[in-house]
Amino acid sequence: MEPVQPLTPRVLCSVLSVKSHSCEVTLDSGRALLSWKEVRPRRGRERSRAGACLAQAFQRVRGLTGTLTHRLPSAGHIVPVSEIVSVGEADVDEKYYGMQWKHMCKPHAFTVHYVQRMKKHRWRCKAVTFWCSDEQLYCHWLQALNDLLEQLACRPKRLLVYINPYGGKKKGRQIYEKKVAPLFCLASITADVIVTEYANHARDNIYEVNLDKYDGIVCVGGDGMFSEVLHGLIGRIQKDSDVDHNNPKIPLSRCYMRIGIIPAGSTDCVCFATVGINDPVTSALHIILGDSQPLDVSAVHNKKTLLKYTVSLLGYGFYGDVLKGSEKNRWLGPARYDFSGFKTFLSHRYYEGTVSFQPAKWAVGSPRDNVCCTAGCYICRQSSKQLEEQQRAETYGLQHNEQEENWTTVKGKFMSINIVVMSCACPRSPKGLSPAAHLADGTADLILVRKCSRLNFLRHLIRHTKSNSDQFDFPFVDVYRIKTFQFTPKHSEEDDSESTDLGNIGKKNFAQICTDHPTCGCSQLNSVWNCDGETLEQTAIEMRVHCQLIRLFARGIEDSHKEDDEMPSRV
Ligand SMILES: CCCCCCCCCCCCC/C=C/[C@@H](O)[C@H](COP(=O)(O)O)NC(C)=O
Ligand SMILES: Nc1ncnc2c1ncn2[C@@H]1O[C@H](COP(=O)(O)OP(=O)(O)O)[C@@H](O)[C@H]1O
Ligand SMILES: [Ca+2]
Repeated sequence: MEPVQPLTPRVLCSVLSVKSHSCEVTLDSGRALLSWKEVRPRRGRERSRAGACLAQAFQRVRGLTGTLTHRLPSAGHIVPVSEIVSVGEADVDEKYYGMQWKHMCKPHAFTVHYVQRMKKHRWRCKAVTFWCSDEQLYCHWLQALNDLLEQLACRPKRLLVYINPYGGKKKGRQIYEKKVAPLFCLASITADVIVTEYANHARDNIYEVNLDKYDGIVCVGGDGMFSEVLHGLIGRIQKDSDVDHNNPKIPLSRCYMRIGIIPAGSTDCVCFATVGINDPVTSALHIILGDSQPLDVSAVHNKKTLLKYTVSLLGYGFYGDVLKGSEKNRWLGPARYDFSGFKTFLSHRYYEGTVSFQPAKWAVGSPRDNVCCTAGCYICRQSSKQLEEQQRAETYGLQHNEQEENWTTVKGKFMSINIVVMSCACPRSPKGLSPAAHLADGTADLILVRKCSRLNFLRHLIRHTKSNSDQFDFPFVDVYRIKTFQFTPKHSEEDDSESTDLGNIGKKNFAQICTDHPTCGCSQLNSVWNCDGETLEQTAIEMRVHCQLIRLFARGIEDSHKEDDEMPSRV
């Protein structure tokens, strides 16, 4: 089969075979697009129409932002080179030859593995094998494709992988070995794998490893496991750059080493909210392609001591009690949250305290504007830019320092106090606790749910599970976009220690419990903070958002128009 001369130096075009079909295969290095389309012997008029439709498709693809696998009319394919996982020599067995090869020597074949989008943000690794009789042409194609892949500097080559064998359904190891490792191998990624042996093993190990050897860190587990790696990496970077992270006001050094999350936990909301699904293969493909998604991180302090970082939920009251009640039932796996959630809902506790916060005045969006964070988010870009301008102005004293001003204070009785740095979308709550929260805008959303009836609280909760209802549309719910936050419980820790033993409670407190909690008579005056799935010891805390402190191997939630229906390829 004679090679078709390249149209221009940057476009390689040949007729190759895919299974028993002849295809016109084009590699446009300029646009970094690989396309192939079945060609059949045509009369003059039809051939020109086929050429025209290919050119038209290029126009459409070139005009589109972002990358996608675009189907040409009559089952052609266009794959951006940035979404090719690997290209390699292939064995083509007899069944593909068809009659035409019987009398000829063995053909030369190469296989292209590429990302195919399915429904609901699921990605799959698809393979297509091209073959031809001409060895020189085969080598030319293999070289041209690999040269383009080599130029993709964002792709990781060496990864450090931590597996939590204990989280979720305790399937972390199998998930990695069966679903992820084969894809890393296909993409020629080497991985140093550490299966953790105890809690915080990964966090402590990150302080010791030589990070320069790696292009990224991967955690196989849930939000708690991600939180461990997050603490290890941020702590290591601050230590290496001599930043005292115990000072709540100090700006932290950004971490440019990306973290990949292979979801194997119970909630997996960080993965779900940054990729759109908690599916190990989809996350592995985002890591292989070298995606990069900046992520805000909040630091939580108590009296000049760093307690924790959080990227998803910092929750007091309902979610704090749910987490506390679930810890002892870890043997139930993810179901422990449903069981504990039900019990917590029945207890119907509220907690008293004082909430203070500084609104994020520079923020472009608001928690109720229904503008969800998507890949390449405009609000994240604008808000973080305006935040940097404000910080620069404050640094040079051009603008009075707002640290001390415009605090808003709310005293009251709360069912729950939730601060979410991102939407917290997850399988249980597809739009998340705050659907319009952004991954990298430098703000967090504060959701205050004041004391209300069980029925109303249930209505508020149930709306989280529906994608078309507004969980903030209640008179007892307020939501704010903030940059800093403080909480002081009405009953300080000292009262708390007394409250554990009913006998010590003074007449006044007992009377108060009795009137305030007629049904449960509980002795609990304070809840606990749920910080990304780990409980905090202290209840009096302060929190500050650090804009885009870390990066993930993700790209945010892509618009759904890019999804291919799961259609069998016709070529
Ligand atoms: C009666 C109807 C109740 C509907 C409730 C709908 C809300 C669903 C809960 C959303 C929680 C999102 C915030 C996620 C926090 C995670 O970091 C944390 C820990 O996640 P992990 O278990 O480590 O993956 N999970 C929980 C439940 O606290
Ligand atoms: N080998 C281990 N043994 C016990 N606990 C561990 C181990 N590795 C990690 N952990 C801890 O398990 C907790 C839960 O991990 P995670 O992956 O979030 O599971 P889940 O989503 O079920 O909570 C985390 O706090 C993490 O620190
Ligand atoms: Ca944010």
